[in-house]
Amino acid sequence: MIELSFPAKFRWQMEHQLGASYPAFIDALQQPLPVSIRVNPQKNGLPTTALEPVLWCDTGFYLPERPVFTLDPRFQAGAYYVQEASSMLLAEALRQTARLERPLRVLDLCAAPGGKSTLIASLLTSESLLVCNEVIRSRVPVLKENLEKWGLPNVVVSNHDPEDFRALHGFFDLVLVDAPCSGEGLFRKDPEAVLEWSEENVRICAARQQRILTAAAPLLCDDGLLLYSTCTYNDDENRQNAQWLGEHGFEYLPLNLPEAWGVVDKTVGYQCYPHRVKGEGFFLSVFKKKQRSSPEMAVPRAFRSLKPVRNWQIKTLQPFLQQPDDFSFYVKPNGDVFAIPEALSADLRVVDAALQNKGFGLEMGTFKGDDFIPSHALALSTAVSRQLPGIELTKEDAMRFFKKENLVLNESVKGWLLARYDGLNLGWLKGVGNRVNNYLPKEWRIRMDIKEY
Ligand SMILES: C[S@@+](CC[C@H](N)C(=O)[O-])C[C@H]1O[C@@H](n2cnc3c(N)ncnc32)[C@H](O)[C@@H]1O
Repeated sequence: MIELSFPAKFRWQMEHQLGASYPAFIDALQQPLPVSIRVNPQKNGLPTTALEPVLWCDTGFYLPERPVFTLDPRFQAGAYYVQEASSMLLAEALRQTARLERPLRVLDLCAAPGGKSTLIASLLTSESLLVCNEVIRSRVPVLKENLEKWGLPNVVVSNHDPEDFRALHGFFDLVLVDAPCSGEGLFRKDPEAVLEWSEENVRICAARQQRILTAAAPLLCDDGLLLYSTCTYNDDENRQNAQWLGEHGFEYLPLNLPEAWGVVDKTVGYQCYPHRVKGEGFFLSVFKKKQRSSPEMAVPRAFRSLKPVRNWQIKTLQPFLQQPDDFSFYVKPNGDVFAIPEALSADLRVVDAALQNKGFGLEMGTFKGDDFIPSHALALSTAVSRQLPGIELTKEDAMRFFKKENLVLNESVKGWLLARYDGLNLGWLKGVGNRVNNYLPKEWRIRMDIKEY
């Protein structure tokens, strides 16, 4: 009986919180986990008409069962992200409060592995800037990989403690604190979360969240929005910290959510419970900054360690992009070439000066003598030219591509080719006679045996 495997204090807390609906909550935790995905609107659409929609996110859908996502080339190409449905409530909260049609500066302060970052990225205009930060270094590569798959060039990935953002006080229109928490809402999905739960850990999480919110608050401009979310039901974390924001210069913004969605209004935020919402536990509240104190931000004239590329190199790079005039090209001291969106150049120079550990712009590739080696990120980017030569692979060959095997083609090809599946770019091949070399980065190689499929 799953109920008995929960800590007694947790059971007591939930009984107290839910009253008569506690048995329904426990029963829901014993049901199979719902599987949901969010499709990437900037990439080729998946056939979704037969799928059950997630009502609060127009790109979210439930799947009837859980496939082996790793073995789906469309997943590898960033056509969708596997995300638990309750947390997609963020889409509706942003739609109601954030005036997304304007260019915005957005910070996702606790971003790895990137579920909410990819959701936000797809809702912003192309002139908006999204900074995705993760403090734990070992979690940055997965964040970077997920954002590269998602393919949008207006994203910065950084690796900093929230307090390191001091030089960006007043800079952001919107900050999301999707805080590290006691994870009660993930007990069905992640049994480890049950083992880690203790009253002491709840206290540590609540205090940590307050420290993160304290660092996040000054980063907002006048009237900026602070979104605070967790995947727990715990009032010591959610309620206490939301109330604290209300007492420290923030106005709570209620949302208008249809009764039929089952989301519970907790007066300082909104809670999803698995017996009411088809998804896991998720808490979200939206606040608007009341103080008026935005400092003027000086814009540096140049990027710290990027130099413009040479003119002949620009001519080589431009044909790789669909709209090359929207970008300027720079090279790092290590030789990596980046395309920086013109519309974001000033904001990126500010971020570049303020943060030490970050990467931004679209990674184009490197020059080896006169030859240009395009990067994997460029193949997956929504900005890559649609006129480049490519080859549509069968599913078997697409999986061989992701196993990093060399493919044999019927015809002889020369030069760079985009490997495609279902019209989606998977990565680069280089034709040498009737063999093609596979340029998938080795760290992206699938280790799973494809015969299992
Ligand atoms: C709930 S997870 C974020 C999930 C992510 N937003 C998503 O949707 O995929 C919380 C994140 O906060 C990070 N974190 C842990 N301690 C932190 C701290 N003191 N300050 C900021 N972030 C922290 C964790 O490493 C973790 O990646």
